[in-house]
Parts: sequence; C-alpha cells; structure tokens
Amino acid sequence: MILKATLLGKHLAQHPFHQIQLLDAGVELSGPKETRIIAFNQIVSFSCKRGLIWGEIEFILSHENAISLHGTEWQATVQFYDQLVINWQEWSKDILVHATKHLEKQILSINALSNRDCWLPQKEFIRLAKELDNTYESLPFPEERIGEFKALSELDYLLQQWQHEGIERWHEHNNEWAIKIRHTHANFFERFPFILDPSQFYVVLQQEPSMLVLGSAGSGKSTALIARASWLLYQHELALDTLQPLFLPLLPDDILLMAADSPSKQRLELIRRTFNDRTVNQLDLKTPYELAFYLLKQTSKKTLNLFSLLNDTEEREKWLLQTWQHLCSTKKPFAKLWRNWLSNQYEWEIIAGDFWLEPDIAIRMGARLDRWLKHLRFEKANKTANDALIVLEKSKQSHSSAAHEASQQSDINEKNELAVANDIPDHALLAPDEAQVIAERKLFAPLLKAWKDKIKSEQAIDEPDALIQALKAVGRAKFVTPWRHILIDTYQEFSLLARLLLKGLKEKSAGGHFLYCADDAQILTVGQTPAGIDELIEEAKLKPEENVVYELEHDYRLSPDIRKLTDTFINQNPNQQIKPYLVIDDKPSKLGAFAVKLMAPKHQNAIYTSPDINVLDLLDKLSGFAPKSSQVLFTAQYLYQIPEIIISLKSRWPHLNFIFKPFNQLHGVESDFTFVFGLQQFGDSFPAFIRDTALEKHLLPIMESFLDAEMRRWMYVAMTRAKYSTWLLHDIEKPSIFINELNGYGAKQIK
Ligand SMILES: Nc1ncnc2c1ncn2[C@@H]1O[C@H](COP(=O)(O)OP(=O)(O)OP(=O)(O)O)[C@@H](O)[C@H]1O
Repeated sequence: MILKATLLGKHLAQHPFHQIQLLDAGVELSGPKETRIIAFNQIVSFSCKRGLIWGEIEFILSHENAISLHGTEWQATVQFYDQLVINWQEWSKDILVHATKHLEKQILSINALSNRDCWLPQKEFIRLAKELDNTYESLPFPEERIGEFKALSELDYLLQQWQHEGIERWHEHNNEWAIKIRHTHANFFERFPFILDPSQFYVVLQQEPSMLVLGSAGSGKSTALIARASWLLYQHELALDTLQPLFLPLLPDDILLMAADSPSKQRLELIRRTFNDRTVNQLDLKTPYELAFYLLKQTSKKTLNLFSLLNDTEEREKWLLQTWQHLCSTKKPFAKLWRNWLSNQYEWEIIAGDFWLEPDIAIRMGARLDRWLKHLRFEKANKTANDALIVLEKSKQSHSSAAHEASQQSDINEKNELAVANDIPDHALLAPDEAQVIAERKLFAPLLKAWKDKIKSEQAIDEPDALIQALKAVGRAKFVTPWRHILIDTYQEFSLLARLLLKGLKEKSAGGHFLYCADDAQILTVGQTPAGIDELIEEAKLKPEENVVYELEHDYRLSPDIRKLTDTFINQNPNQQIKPYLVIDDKPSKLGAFAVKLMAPKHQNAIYTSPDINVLDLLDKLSGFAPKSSQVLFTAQYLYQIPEIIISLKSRWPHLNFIFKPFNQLHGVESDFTFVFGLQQFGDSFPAFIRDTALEKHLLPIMESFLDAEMRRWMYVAMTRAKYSTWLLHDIEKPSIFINELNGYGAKQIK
C-alpha cells in the first residue's frame, strides 16, 4: 500500500519525503533526494493528523526523533493509517512473546543470583548490572514502548528496581546472608569480647578479593580486622557446609596481619589479646619493614638481621643523640657547623663550650635528629619508588613526559596559589636555597655515616633498602605471594614504598584476599596527604569499575557530642574526606537484633581546654574518680614539652597507668584519659611549620594547600584517643590558635 503527497501538498509542505509505502515490518519513506526505511522495531509511536487542508503521518522514533510525511489527501491518509495500525499491532503481538521471554529470562537470572545462599561478590553484581543494560538494549522494540504492554510492565518494574537500587539490593542480600551466618554460628561469635555491629560483621564475613574499610577514630576498624582473622581460621576448624566454598580452609600460615609501624602493631597485638583466640595470637603480624625483611630472607641466602634501632623509637633517639654528642666532642668542625646552624636556623641560645651536653639542647635534639635523618635515609629509595610510579603512570595513561611534568607543575602552582590564599607564610613556600641544602647535607653526613656503620656492624639492612630489594624480589617472574589473606591496619600511614610492595604482592597473588583499613584524618606522617585516600581506593580496587570501599557505621570511643566537635575540627580542611557525624544507633534497625544488642559503649564525654598551670590540680581530681589502672596518655608535639614534674611524680598516683607518646606516634593508641601539652604560640609552638630545614623543604612533597593541615591531623588524633576525657593544656598567655577554635566548637573551658 502506498500513500503519496499531492502535487500542491508537495509544493506547500516543502518536505523531503513525498511518499510512504507499507512494508511487512516497517514503512519506506521516499522523496526526490532520499529514501528511508523505518522498521517497526525503531518506532515508538505514530499518529495521523489533519492539518488545515492536508493530512500528515508522523513517526516518533527512539530518543525523540520524529519523521513525518505531509501534504497527503485526508481520506487516503486515514485509509493508509488504518492499515498501518493493523500491521503494527500484528507485528507487536508477535514480538511481545519474544520480548516477554527475554525479560523473563533476565528475571530468572536475577532470582538465581539473589536466591544464592552465599556472599554475592561485587564482580557478580557488576556482571548483573551489565546484563541488565544489555537486556534493554537488545529488546526487539524501543524501551519506551514497554509501558504499552501489561505483561511486560510487571517484569520491567522488577528489573528497574534492580537497575536503580541494585547497590542497595546487593548490600541487602549480603547483609541478610551475614545475619544468617551470625545466627548459625552464634556460639562462635559469642566468644568475641564484643558483639560486633552489623557494619563490622559485614567486614568480617565479606568475601571480596579486595576491600578498603574506612571509619573514623574509634569506629572499630582494628577490632573488625582481628575478628575477621578469627573468623577465617574458624572456618578451617569447621569446613562449613552452609557456606559456599569460596574460601578453601585456611591455615594460620595463610594469613598475614599488617600494621604501619611499631605503635600500630602494638595496638593490634593488644586488641588480638582481648579476643583470647590462641590461633589468632599466633598469626604473623608485620610492619612493612618486617615484611620486606621476611621476603628478603626467603629469597636470599645472605645472613641478614633486623636492625635493632628500627622498632624502638626511644632507643633510636637515644642512640642518635649520643652519636651526635660524640661527633660534636670528637670533631671540632662538626661541632662548629652545628653551633652555627642551630643558632642561625633555630635562634637557639647556644652557650660557649660543650653546648651539645647542655640538657636544654640535648633534650630537644633526639626527636629532631630522628626526623631529619629519616628524610635522608629514604631519599634514594623514595626517588626510585617515585620513578617507578611515574613509569607505571606513563604506561597506563601513555602521557608524554612533558604533559605529565606540566600537569605536576600546574598542580604545584595551584597549590601554591591556594596556600597563599590561606595565608601560609612565604618562607614556607619558597624553594629551598640550594647552597643551604648542600650545607645541611654536610651537617648530617657524619651522622648518616655512623648510622650506616651501625647497620653494617649488625649485619642488618635499613628500611628503605629492605623495601626496595623486597620490591625487586616480588617482581621476579617466579615469585608467588605466600599468603591467601592479607589484612592491613592503619593503611593511611603506609609509605609509598610499602604500598608499592603490597601492590606487588597483590599482583602476584592467585585468588588472594586483601583487606585495608584506613582513616585519612589519622595520617600522621609529614608529607603524606589526605588526597592519597583516592590513591588508596584505587589501590584497593582490582578493576577500575569496582567500588570496594565500605564505611563502618558506629563510634565506640567518642560520644556523639565529642564526635561532632572533633569532626567539625578536622572537616575544616576541605581536602579531608568529609566525616559525617555518626552516632551509636541503639534502636532496632532493619538489620535485625544486632543493633539492639550492642554493648553499652564507652564514651568520651568531654574535651576540656585549660591553662597548663592547672595540671596538678586536674590530675589530683582525676585520681579521685578514675577507676584503678586507668590508662592516662600524656602527649605533646615533643615529649620534653610534658612538664618534668609530672614524669617524676608518677609515684604520686600509683593506681594510674601513664603512657607518654608524641603526637606523631599516636597511631591506634587508646587511653581512658588524655592530657595534651605544649599548646602554645612561642618556642616549640603548636601548630608549627614542620618543614623548618632546607633539606626538609627539598626532600618532602610540597606543603598541603590548607594551613596547618598536618598539625590539624595530629591534634585530631590526640583528641580522639581517650574513651572518657581529654584535657588540652595550653599556655595561659599565648595559647595555641587551635584552643580558641575548639572552644568555639564546644570544648569546655576551665579557667
Ligand atoms: N562492637 C563493639 N562493641 C563495643 N566496643 C567495641 C566494638 N568494636 C570496637 N570496640 C571498642 O571500641 C574502641 C575502638 O576500637 P578500635 O581500636 O578497633 O577502633 P579503630 O577504628 O581501629 O580506632 P582508631 O582508628 O582510633 O585506631 C576499642 O576500645 C574497642 O575495644
């Protein structure tokens, strides 16, 4: 059947098509310049309209495209339209059967997946999401037509639910499964020191090959990590039938626990002891240095020892101070250089004669020597790691080196501009004077040599060398990662080298599982930035489309008020991942009975600001109400800022346990009460510019754009250690600028 525009119609319509012919499953439109076939499966709808004089047939195609034929005689148009409707309906009826089967098949596939009595790994979910997209793309007519068919609408509704709420449904499925497992194995979970909350259970039971768990201070990350280790080993005991055998039974040797450094390792040790699980206590727990050392031992026949000074900060600082003092007393030029440098750079008052033995100087040197030397020790290895990373990036993005450098330079410029906007003083931003860098290198060279000699005398290896060599060992073709599960705590503190090593282990792991726990607000290492959290997320992924980040939902250390205060404080820096104010949810939730059963949380109930002269008074009061053996943390930027009188008066409050730690060693530390010292704006002021030497400016990454970003994190960590109360002790005349700010957020002021 053919419908043609009339001569006058053609002339008035000025349209590309003058004729339409009905085909078996479509229509053909033709005009003087083009002919176009429109198949029924392209058409969303069509209509027949009557204009003032002429008829018109219009077809709506997908994506709201319209094609029409104008200028046809009205009666003929109606006849053609009626026949078109008949053909279209017959075709649609026939095709509906296929479409229904197509959608039903997809529903069956979803049901099969969601009815699985097991953890649904994310890769399955991603596969399903892709399948769903394809389902709609491969329908025999445009998706917009689904609503016309009642039979399809219902199927479509079910599919759409999965398409739009897939993530929630996926989590729901896994949560429900987790609840079931928790009930089935209630006897086992009751052995834990706490009843885990649903988000912790999720982390414990999940079976993803790689997951990054984020959570703020006290959200129970380390606890969940140890609970997971215990659960993994328990499966070995049971060889459960009810679980899909995604995990083969595990032996303790298959699991490696990791923490960023000695303080966080000690904390993890403490937590695992509370679990009272002999096998968990036997699990390998290593710092990156120990991991590198272990890998080297496995792959090399040389005699090698762990360097004695690396795991004990106190001993290391003591050794460095003694070595520095020895160098000063035996090498006059060395002592002269240091005398000039300390008096010029720091404006310290240096006495004539043996200044290095002066208690006032000596007390300030240990921590500083350790910090300065560390930058030099890691210099070469960091450069190697950075080069490796740049090569990796380049091969990934096939960026020209010029473009890469240009973008880095523009980042630096941008950061500098921001820094200026934030009133960061110019001296902190100026490129270090090269002559000064060389002079400082000379200053440290004898100390660095003494350090290397000591390592040699112990037949040991330094951390950066160990990490670089381990990286090479892991990179060898034959290397296979020996652990099936690597559970990593305080991941935010892992150095670039350590992270590269883990990356290597991941690449060489056949079907291994990696769990990373991190909090960007707790980055204490100078030079590590919170922007790195995005890198951590990238590293935790196996494939780019995966989203393996999971957040813990509760807070066990801080009360909602304190949580709000500390979060407001850290969130001032827009580069930190914004922390929502979480509260303990004691009400029944849709996740069942777990939330109700949460143990009564221990809550920090106050942060006080007080002039430091009140300290003895406060301690007396504290001793009156603190339970016996309470842990009392004393912390400051430098330990010597803690008044001596307190250290010597430990015997005055014998029933309290005192811990002394500088801010940068507070990873994972937990106390009942915390006293923070040195909050002043003079001398060793806080916050301070930590890059106070030319070498530091030269070797450390560029400063973060937000003013005092690093010190803000130190303060945040110090304030979030205590389960009960924190006192921020400040100078009465010149308090730290943070004090005023915190008072504004609700810290309680003691006059
Ligand atoms: N489910 C729970 N019920 C009760 N208390 C818990 C629970 N989980 C953890 N805790 C307690 O909460 C405190 C904080 O836990 P944990 O150290 O695991 O948190 P975290 O997130 O690792 O903290 P941080 O990041 O500050 O190191 C600890 O005292 C721990 O014993």
